Amino acid sequence: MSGVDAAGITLTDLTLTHGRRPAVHHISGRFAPGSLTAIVGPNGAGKSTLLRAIAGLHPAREGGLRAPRHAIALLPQAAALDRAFPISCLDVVMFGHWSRAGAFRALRPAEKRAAREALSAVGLEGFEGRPVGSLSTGQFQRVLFARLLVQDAPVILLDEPFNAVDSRTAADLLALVHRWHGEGRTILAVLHDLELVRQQFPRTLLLAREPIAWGPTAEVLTAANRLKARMMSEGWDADAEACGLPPDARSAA
Ligand SMILES: Nc1ncnc2c1ncn2[C@@H]1O[C@H](COP(=O)(O)OP(=O)(O)OP(=O)(O)O)[C@@H](O)[C@H]1O
Repeated sequence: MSGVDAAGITLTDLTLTHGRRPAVHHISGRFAPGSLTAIVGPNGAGKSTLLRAIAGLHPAREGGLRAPRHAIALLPQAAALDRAFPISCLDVVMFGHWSRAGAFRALRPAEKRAAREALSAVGLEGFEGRPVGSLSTGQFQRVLFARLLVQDAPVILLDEPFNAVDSRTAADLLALVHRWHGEGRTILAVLHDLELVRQQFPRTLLLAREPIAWGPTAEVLTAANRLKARMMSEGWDADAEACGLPPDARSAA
């Protein structure tokens, strides 16, 4: 892995919108290189939109976002993925090489070997030829973690990585997250299980479209901050526009 030192992410008064509606409003701060941060908040708080923007998949409406785009691997929410496509576990893992190899170069034997080893590392030895459509939710999540292993990226973004998996799978995947953290990678994970966050994640960003708190987990996940996040979320006007939008953006949406 290279580029760990450059693996920080800086947000400067960043606003992200879907059409004219703000998903994330005026957030500033920095994910330091090598940090392990949980992103938590109510449904619709903007967590996935923020991850996608950091990965370069969603444009900034206002403000600044500095991130090493070439060095980022994203695990999307499982619900966002279509598993009906007839593709094997090994092929899904091999996709992890393509960000470096390019889509049109034949993969080398060493890369194929690395993909097999990654499947084995997530406990799926012998699953190489299995179609992903035949896997359980937890097995599929293991395949996606194997793909992250071959991507070998300095920055790893995880969107609800332990959602709908059993406790054994969650523990195995969490061990990988800690291994990556120990290797100095920068890791951001969207999570809903606050107990898990308290126990396993040193830093937390609490988001309710606007940032409520960001820092050491114990200082962020106070009862007062959680109440504030809930009230912000419940009080949010779904039709409100992002402030500062130019008139043409308002009328275009
Ligand atoms: N493709 C889209 N088009 C329009 N609005 C969207 C789109 N995706 C998300 N939104 C809206 O943007 C807001 C933030 O959504 P986002 O998915 O980022 O929140 P989240 O915190 O990840 O939510 P959850 O915890 O439910 O996954 C929500 O109001 C959502 O309805």
